[in-house]
Amino acid sequence: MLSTFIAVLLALSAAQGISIPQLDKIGKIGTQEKIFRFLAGNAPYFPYPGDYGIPSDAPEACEFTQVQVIARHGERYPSNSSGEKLFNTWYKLSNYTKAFNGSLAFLNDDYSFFIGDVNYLEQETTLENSANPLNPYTGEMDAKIHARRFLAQYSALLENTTNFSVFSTNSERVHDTAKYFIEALGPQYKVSLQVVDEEPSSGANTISAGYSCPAWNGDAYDNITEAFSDDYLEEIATRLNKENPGLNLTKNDSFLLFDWCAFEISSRGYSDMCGVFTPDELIKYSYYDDLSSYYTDGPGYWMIKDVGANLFNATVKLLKQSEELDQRVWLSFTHDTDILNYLTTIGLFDDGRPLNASSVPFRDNFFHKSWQIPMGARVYTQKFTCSNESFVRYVVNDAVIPIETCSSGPGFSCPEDEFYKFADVRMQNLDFVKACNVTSVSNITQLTYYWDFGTKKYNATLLDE
Ligand SMILES: Cc1ncc(C[n+]2csc(CCOP(=O)(O)OP(=O)(O)O)c2C)c(N)n1
Repeated sequence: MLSTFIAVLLALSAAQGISIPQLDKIGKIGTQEKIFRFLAGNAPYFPYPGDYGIPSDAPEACEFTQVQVIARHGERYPSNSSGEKLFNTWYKLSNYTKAFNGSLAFLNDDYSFFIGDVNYLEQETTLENSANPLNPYTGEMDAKIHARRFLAQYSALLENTTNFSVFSTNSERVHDTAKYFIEALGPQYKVSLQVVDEEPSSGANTISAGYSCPAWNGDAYDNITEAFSDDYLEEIATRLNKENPGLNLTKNDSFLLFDWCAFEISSRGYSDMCGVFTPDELIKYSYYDDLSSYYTDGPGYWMIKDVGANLFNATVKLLKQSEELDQRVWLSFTHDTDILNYLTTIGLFDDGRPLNASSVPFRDNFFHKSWQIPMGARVYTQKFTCSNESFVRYVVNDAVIPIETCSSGPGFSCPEDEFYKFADVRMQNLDFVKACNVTSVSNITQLTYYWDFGTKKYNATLLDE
């Protein structure tokens, strides 16, 4: 499908005399989608690979009564910190005076670095800032396509509500994703975007609980994660240095080349840097990302269930109030780690078996971080009624993921009352404010934005983070 799209664009561009850079490489767009899942959530969006085959439409004779969406922003450029390191690796490569050999030979062909401007760092990729005008993987298009798919499935829930609110953090890329999504819904909807501050001073009234969590320590489980062998990174550097004498790449450079590969695809539509890695190296890199995410923002860190409970508790409240609330559609945009924290509290991807660093587990690994929170990730909570009975279920990145202990309803959903019992058990003894020591940065201890946006204005200043 992508190749037809490209052929049409090429014909149109030729007819209009538009010159397209790197024409010879355009055929590569769409050929790298199989590796997206190995790139630590930095490659473009892909649907959840472990789909059980359950359709995400309302089951036969059932009708949606509420839908909630917690979404990550779309495809973006690297952050300031990883961008700075990437530029250094790029300088090392661009200062190499000999011709490149082996998998880096593409750098001989008039290569231009994919980050065209340092101001692109942290930002969404758009049609305007892409390194290639034919890039089909912009965050901008992803959000717009998502909006049209959302409407195709849920527009009945908006029938009598053309005025409604959508929620976003004040991170610029997150805000921009919400803005593109809203634009694509079309002019018949009068959407008001509530921009909720993600500064720690927001305390519990946030979509981004991670920023309100001073007690969180990203190094708490370093002893486990750092035990994972990084020999594969040494091997990459050794191989490239051998092919290109005097290049002196380090294992830190090797690690960054995975970022290069992932982020370049979101900007150029493809990346020749991805050709540097063997399949085994991609698998090891990907598992290291699962392992480190599991112990920093997932089930392996005791505190994370408390962090995610801030949002989970609010979403359960919205479900309980579905009959009374005017709005039946609740769309919220935030960061990857916040969604991972939320999923950890729900427990959808926690099979109780801790990940370990000794080797890559295959049969025993259910926790694939990039499958849960790729760029443009979207976690839907569906509530529907069938003959006066209500049910709840989750759809993660287009795949229905049943709750393991509660799936007796139609389409493997959970009967509403059982769902509330399930949620109570999951949140027993959890306390976001206490676990995170929220009161050391804010005196706000409740999440209220879903309920007080009508009276309180949420228009926080945008942040470059
Ligand atoms: C529970 C928790 N508290 C604090 C942090 C610190 N932290 C690191 S990244 C981040 C926000 C997410 O940013 P990024 O990794 O750039 O995600 P993206 O915007 O790409 O989704 C926060 C709050 C964390 N990861 N987890």
